Amino acid sequence: MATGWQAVDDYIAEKLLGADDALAAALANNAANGLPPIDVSAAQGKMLFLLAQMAGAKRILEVGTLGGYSTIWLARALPASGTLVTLELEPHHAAVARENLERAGVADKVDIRVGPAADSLAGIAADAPFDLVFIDADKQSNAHYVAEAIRLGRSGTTIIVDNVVREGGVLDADSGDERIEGTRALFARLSADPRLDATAIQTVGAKGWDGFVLARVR
Ligand SMILES: C[S@@+](CC[C@H](N)C(=O)[O-])C[C@H]1O[C@@H](n2cnc3c(N)ncnc32)[C@H](O)[C@@H]1O
Ligand SMILES: [Mg+2]
Repeated sequence: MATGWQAVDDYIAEKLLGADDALAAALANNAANGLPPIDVSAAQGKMLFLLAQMAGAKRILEVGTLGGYSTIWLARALPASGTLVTLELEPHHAAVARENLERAGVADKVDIRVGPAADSLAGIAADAPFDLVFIDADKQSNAHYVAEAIRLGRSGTTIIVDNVVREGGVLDADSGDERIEGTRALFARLSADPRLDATAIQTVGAKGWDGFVLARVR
């Protein structure tokens, strides 16, 4: 039996999220295809869904698709005419995500672009402005991705950046871990950029001790 943070996440999922065949099938398909289990948790996925609905998002941008677990949550928050562009480096991850999005019934709203996100972002202006941007890819590029989210957003755009606490590793100024260096560069950018209001929330749960940035373009 699960204990501690995992058990509480299970309790939250049971009480507030309910059974979800498409999401369960997506995680099973990811595992069967060798994708790492680094998707957001169910509770975090529901939070993304709620944030997108609260923002009234019609155009969503995601950086880091993996198998499309978070993509499904976000796409479900869109109105019938809404669209989601998600960027993924690995063709294999994108192929698995396509299967999962089809099974979840949201594939018609989602455009997966395969390649380095920095390259995809450079050519994405026609799909902008985005109402909500979820950043969850290579952490060393987070400061750049936030700058791109601002460029491709508008006043009021919601920006969420995942995994910014890293079990407290964010405090280590001498870390040789480029993911931590990238996270610290992200915080430096956030603290210096007058175009954003931002906070960061620490989280515990099925994914351990981590956290996310929540920001709004002024
Ligand atoms: C943490 S996973 C995404 C999880 C997903 N958002 C979810 O919660 O279900 C990060 C993904 O970013 C992809 N990635 C890594 N570097 C990238 C890059 N430079 N451009 C685009 N995607 C990248 C990885 O291949 C991986 O699939
Ligand atoms: Mg993440």
